[in-house]
Amino acid sequence: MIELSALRKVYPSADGPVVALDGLDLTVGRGVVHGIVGRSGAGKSTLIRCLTGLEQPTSGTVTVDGTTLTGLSEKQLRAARRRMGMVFQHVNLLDSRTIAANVAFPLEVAGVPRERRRARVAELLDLVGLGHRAGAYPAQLSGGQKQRVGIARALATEPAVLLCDEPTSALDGETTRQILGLVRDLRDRLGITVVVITHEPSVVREVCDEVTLLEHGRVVQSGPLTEVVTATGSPLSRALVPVPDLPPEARRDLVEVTYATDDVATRDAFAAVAALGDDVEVLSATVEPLAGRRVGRLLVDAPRSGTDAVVARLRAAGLDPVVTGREAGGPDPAAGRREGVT
Ligand SMILES: Nc1ncnc2c1ncn2[C@@H]1O[C@H](COP(=O)(O)OP(=O)(O)OP(=O)(O)O)[C@@H](O)[C@H]1O
Repeated sequence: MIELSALRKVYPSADGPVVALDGLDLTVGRGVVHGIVGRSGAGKSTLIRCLTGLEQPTSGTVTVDGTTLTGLSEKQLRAARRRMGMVFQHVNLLDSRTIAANVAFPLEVAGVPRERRRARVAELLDLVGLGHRAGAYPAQLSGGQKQRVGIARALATEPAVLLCDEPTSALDGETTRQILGLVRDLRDRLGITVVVITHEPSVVREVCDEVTLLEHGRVVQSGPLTEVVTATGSPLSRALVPVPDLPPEARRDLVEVTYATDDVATRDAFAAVAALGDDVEVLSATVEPLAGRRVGRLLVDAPRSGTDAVVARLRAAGLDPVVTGREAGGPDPAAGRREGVT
């Protein structure tokens, strides 16, 4: 559905060229919700602008729904953009229009006749749960309701792809969950492909099937959510299921392991640790829902027998542990929960 190949974008600047995207390859299949995360300056916005054709890449290609955007005329680009809906952090509705008229706006621009427009707007507002507020004005809506209108408007031209740029950053926790629930529901009902740019790990955990971590315009890690999270010690694993806060006395080499509970049962992971005897202590154990599966993480201390014995035992149980801690060059376990990938 979306294919980025050797995508490179270099901006000229007074201090010399800035490489925003550096040979990026990425494929997102139809009906998938794909998250893009990365620190500020990693290239996320540039990626979105190249995806929508607002920015021409320096080299490489962008293909969306079978159309290669590079080298298209302005008119062809406009047509291609109609196949993409955009949802932003701030919705930007026209205050003087009712929400129905706001949703109708892209249909007017596309020249859809009035009767068809009316039917489609009613359908779209029902889809986002706002059928009963068609005559309201933006000022009468909550932030979450405005974002629903934004989503309905983005879906008006029946796009194949929905691009969401920090869609919930301005919303509270409960409203965020509702909006993300709506996005998943739309994907299920419409089969639409969704790309979500976010700096919030909770958004990725809640809505994404797959995730890509960008750094300096390059893909550092990418894959299905449970796969990247169970790659113990990998950057996305740490960002999405953060290492817990530990007391200062635990600041030494520890063994960390992350697993999908349908691959290894938590009781088997615990049994493997227990078999090591009294010396070994579980410092933290969590099991969290993730992408429709459950992911467990254990942090184990072995002050006397050392980490090698623990690693060997866990490997024998089918787990994939890593040694973490300051000496191992991993994250400082005492640094606390690292909420955020930016
Ligand atoms: N128009 C421009 N001219 C020059 N440099 C630019 C331009 N747009 C972006 N850049 C640079 O390209 C790099 C990537 O920027 P980009 O905005 O894509 O990052 P980002 O991941 O979206 O960051 P943020 O999360 O802060 O929005 C940065 O170094 C930025 O300074």
